[in-house]
Amino acid sequence: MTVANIATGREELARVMRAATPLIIFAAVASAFVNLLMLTGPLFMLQVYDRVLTSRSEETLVTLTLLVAFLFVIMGLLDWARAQAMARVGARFQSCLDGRLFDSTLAKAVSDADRTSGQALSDLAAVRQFLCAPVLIALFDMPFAPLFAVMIFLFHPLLGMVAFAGGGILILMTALNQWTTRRHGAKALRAASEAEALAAGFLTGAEAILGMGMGDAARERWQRLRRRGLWHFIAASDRAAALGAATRSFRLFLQSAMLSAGAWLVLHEQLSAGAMVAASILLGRALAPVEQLLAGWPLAQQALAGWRRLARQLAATPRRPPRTRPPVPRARLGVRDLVVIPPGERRPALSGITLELEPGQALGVIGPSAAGKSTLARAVVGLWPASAGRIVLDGAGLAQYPPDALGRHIGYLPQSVRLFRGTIAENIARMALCPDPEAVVAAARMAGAHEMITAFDEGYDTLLGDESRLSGGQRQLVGLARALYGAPKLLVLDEPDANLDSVGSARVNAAIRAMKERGGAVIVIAHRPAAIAECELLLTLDAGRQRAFGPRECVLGEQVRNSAEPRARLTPVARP
Ligand SMILES: Nc1ncnc2c1ncn2[C@@H]1O[C@H](COP(=O)(O)OP(=O)(O)OP(=O)(O)O)[C@@H](O)[C@H]1O
Repeated sequence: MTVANIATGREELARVMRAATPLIIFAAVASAFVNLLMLTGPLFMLQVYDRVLTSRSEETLVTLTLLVAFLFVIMGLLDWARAQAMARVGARFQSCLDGRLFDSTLAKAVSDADRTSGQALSDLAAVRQFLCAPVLIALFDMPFAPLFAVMIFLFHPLLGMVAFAGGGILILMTALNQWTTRRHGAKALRAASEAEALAAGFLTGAEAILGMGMGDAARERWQRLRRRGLWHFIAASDRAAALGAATRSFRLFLQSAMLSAGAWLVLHEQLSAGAMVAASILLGRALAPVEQLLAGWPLAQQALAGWRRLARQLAATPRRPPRTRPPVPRARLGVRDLVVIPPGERRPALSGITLELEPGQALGVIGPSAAGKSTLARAVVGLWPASAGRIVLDGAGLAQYPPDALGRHIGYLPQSVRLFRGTIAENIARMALCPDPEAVVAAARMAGAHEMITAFDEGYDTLLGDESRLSGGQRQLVGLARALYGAPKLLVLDEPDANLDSVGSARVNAAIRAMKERGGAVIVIAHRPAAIAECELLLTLDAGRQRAFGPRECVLGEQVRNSAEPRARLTPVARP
């Protein structure tokens, strides 16, 4: 991805942050007042030591105490208000990006070779957490640290020099801490997320792992990553702890040093006792944000890395501009000179594909493994874009349809069916919030799944929290019903009978017949001859290229002739 592209992601994030500008300004202004009110303590100290104790005026003491109590209440309220404002900045940031990132993550999951897009949702949480964290508030307080140092300077230049020199050393130590822990911190995070991804994969395939005695190997691989992560974590945390301890000790020493310098000046009658104590308190206030920054630095680092990854992901999945929806299409599919390159690959998995499908027709796609059959299915349903050539549905290119609208016109049964947490009815209704019960039952009947579903105690309301409740064949039928839900115009079935017996296969064929009768078009990817029984058209693929396309009998006849004459060239059959 180019820098310019990433910049569009950064700009999108910045735009979301800009929407929270009034809240951030409020927090900054509140911080200014909080920091000014922080002077209350030192000034009170100054007054008590230098005025009350010398004048012995109880009246002044009471007045000062009441005033101080009032100012501290105001300070507390402002401190609370700025924390509330920043919590809302974080919450708003997350809620503005939640939906966009969910869409982007889904889009990336089918188009991304490394499949790490799930990271984006935790990155969003990390940035939100940082926006509400004390470390960010410390950043607001930071600009006031020099102001406090200048005030100390006004008490006496020697104290000012102690404050500036000490503060400078502390900032250097903080930077050193950041620098020495960054590399290990990043490696620990990377190992942790790799281990998480590996474990997620293993959990999905738990049956294969336990069934084939792969448990030890799987655990060892996962533990290796975890150990690597722990090693880097310990290395980073040892360094951070050493520098953190040194910084804390130095900060405490600095306050004592300030008192010593102050006491020396008092002994030489160059400073009052009140100023001595006030300077020490002011120093504490000036250094507090530095220490808070130090403590919250890992969170800041995580948020910064998350921000970069979010920008990259948003840039890689730009928002599609709103489109004028083409009308509901007829089931006319045209594919011309199609070339498809799978995500992350350089070589096409499919090239030179040209076919046409009319309403009421079914096309069978056959060919050996890795011929590109599933790739064609993914391209036709709009999951993988055409690298060259065109796919048109009723004359309009697929890109003209907003993705959800296109999805409603297409029913897709992928090679491996995944059902989601919810009832069977919700799954058939494609997880719609308000499923249409009649359409659910109609789709289930068409898929031949109705009797199977009603045989469950809870029928359509059977919860599929755990997919293992359904057999492979049952899952396939529910998947087929989901594909048929909402009367799509085009049905794409990728090996629909892979897990079905002959009765199940007959049900699939009946569904294909019904689709054709109502004027829909069907593409069936098949390995078994029974699956193409309802297909009048046949496309044969081999090593990503179209070998033949035409009426089924012609293509099959041609295949038989070619296998009888192995040297003969395969010639495309004329289009019907
Ligand atoms: N997600 C992917 N990323 C990269 N390459 C892929 C991906 N999916 C498939 N391919 C490649 O595309 C080519 C065609 O694969 P495809 O799944 O379309 O074959 P197929 O004909 O459906 O095979 P099968 O009958 O075994 O399911 C293969 O070389 C495969 O390696």
